[in-house]
Amino acid sequence: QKRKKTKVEDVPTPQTVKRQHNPNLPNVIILATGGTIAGAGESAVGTAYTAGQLPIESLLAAVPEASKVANITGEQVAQVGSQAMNDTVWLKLAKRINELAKRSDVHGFVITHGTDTQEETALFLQLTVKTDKPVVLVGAMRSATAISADGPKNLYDAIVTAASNTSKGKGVVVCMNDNLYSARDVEKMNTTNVDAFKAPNAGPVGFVLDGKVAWYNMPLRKHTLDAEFDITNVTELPKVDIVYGYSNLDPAAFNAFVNSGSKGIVIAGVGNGNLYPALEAPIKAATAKGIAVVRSSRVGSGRVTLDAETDDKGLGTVASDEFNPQKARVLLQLALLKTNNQQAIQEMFFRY
Ligand SMILES: NC(=O)CC[C@H](N)C(=O)O
Repeated sequence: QKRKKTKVEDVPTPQTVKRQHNPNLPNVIILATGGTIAGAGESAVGTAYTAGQLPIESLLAAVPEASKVANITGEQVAQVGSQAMNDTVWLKLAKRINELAKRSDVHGFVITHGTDTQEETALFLQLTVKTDKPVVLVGAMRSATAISADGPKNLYDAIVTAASNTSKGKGVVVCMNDNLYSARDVEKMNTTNVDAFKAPNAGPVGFVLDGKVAWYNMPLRKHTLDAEFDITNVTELPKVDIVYGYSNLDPAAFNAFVNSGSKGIVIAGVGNGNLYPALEAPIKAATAKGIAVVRSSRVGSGRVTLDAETDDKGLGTVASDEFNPQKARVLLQLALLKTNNQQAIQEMFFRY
């Protein structure tokens, strides 16, 4: 089997998969989107494979133990490598969770997802799902056809987490390699290793061992039911782009985004979100026109602080706090549904 290109456009109509029902077990819904967890390759020992090939039923077939933990219903929401994830699928996922969460017989959700952009989808759901029911994202670093595939164990752990009574009110979490991470803090930090996910500023919030979940740490920032974003009637998200910082930076990329109609721009700045001087005048001009500019950092951990080395007041910029550039982009897209006011957006970056 040769590697095929994943397509964004086709988000298929949900196919429902039902398994036998045990009235003594909680009902968990799996919403599948693709990724390595559903990946298949020619070789069991290589890293070449196509993400998002296997349907949800094949994933579940590899974890028969899951049927002792929960009644599982599956829906295929998308079938893509998560490099092809987009706003349409995010909105579709969040709306579907909000709809299903109203049902009293639904206990929790598992979202199977590629790992490349798992952190962005997790944060989007953390800020837009209106439920205290568990929402657990899960992926894999080795394809389903690889030796020591990690998907089945990760999926089992995610189902255990979504089925547990202790998981209520914890916000959206990512379950990878025995650990649970808050959607706010989790980042993919290794391109190929099974131990790819970390929350560099906060650490994991819990772990799953021997089919049991243990929680020991929670972010105090607002999420899910306490978040102010309502996507019920939203059909598209504001265009927000990212500009990478480096020495000798050419502001052409920033200016191109301004000219292409971006409503917001996140700078993956150097160090504490600092800017190459050639960016300052274009940023000032952009914020004066009402384009929101957020300073994040390319560093990968730590905070970007307000008015430290960079004059946020003078430039009209917002400091991203702990959000890395790709996550700052998600929050800014949601913030721009409500306001483009610098102060109001800054407060959101400190609230979530
Ligand atoms: N480990 C993975 O899931 C990577 C596969 C693919 N690029 C994706 O993100 O879906």
